[in-house]
Amino acid sequence: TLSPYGVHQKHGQISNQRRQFSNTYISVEMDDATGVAVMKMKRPPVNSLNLELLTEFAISLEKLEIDRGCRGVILTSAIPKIFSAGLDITEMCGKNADHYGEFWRALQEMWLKLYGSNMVTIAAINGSSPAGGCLLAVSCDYRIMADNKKYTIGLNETQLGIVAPFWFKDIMTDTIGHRATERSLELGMLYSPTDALKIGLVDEVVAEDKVLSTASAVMAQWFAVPDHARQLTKSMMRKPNLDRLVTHREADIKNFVSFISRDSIQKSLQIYMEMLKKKGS
Ligand SMILES: CCCCCCCCC/C=C/C(=O)SCCNC(=O)CCNC(=O)[C@H](O)C(C)(C)COP(=O)(O)OP(=O)(O)OC[C@H]1O[C@@H](n2cnc3c(N)ncnc32)[C@H](O)[C@@H]1OP(=O)(O)O
Repeated sequence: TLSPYGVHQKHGQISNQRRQFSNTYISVEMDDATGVAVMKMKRPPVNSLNLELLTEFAISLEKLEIDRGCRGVILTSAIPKIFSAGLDITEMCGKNADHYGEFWRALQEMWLKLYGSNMVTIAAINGSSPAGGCLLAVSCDYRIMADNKKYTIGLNETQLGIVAPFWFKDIMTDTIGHRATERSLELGMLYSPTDALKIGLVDEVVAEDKVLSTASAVMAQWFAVPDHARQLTKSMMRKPNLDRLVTHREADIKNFVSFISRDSIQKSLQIYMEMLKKKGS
């Protein structure tokens, strides 16, 4: 039996069943009638990406990837006002080299799965999305951001005294172009939704309460294209970036571990964390 979108359903018939699975930090609601899964990050207070969240993220995506009923994923946040604060800075502070290596490998793994996914991936950015949060969004096929000037998105790593790795930079360049990426990364710029739209960092800005419904509508447009043709095209566009990380994966881990272990970098991160805490109190 074909679904309204022309794909065989897993059980051979159209069902209105919604399936849910939930881990500690990720919840997924799969709608068998549409073939769309909504994946929500839920790690209060700010969805910072720690080792466990990254691992759950990768496993959840893998589950959906092999689920024949699932053709698309909407990635969003269960936390109001925050999409994701990016990498959990405490994972990069005061730990040992083995931990840093394990953490970085988990980030790479999550990224290879998200950026390399055969499914249509849409980021429903319902809050702020700095650094690693921006990476998640830019790794999707399409980005919709809530219209609220308090929210920002961008790769602000240099503001923390750290540097966006080459694979963050590569997909940013593919999204907004070389010049905008160079300026944006060197200055560690964070953009309002309106400015992000202007430079093409997000594809649409909509009212906060329309972010998810817009994502569903966009998904239906992407589903109108035959899956195999869209998937081959996506793979053709993304393979060079994926291959580059796969080829240099171990060197990238080594580079991260030695960079983050430097006393000067540890100091920068500590100062940044203290600044965040002061601002909050
Ligand atoms: C050569 C190349 C080699 C490689 C070189 C290395 C490459 C590394 C790449 C790094 C990528 C990254 O993602 S680095 C991460 C960058 N992320 C950021 O800069 C985001 C910082 N956070 C913020 O701006 C804000 O928190 C924001 C997300 C907008 C939410 O603001 P709010 O006012 O709502 O909330 P806050 O009061 O600020 O935060 C609530 C609490 O969460 C904590 N918190 C906030 N963000 C956090 C975070 N990312 N990690 C941990 N904890 C965080 C705060 O300290 C508070 O803790 P309490 O006071 O205890 O409650």
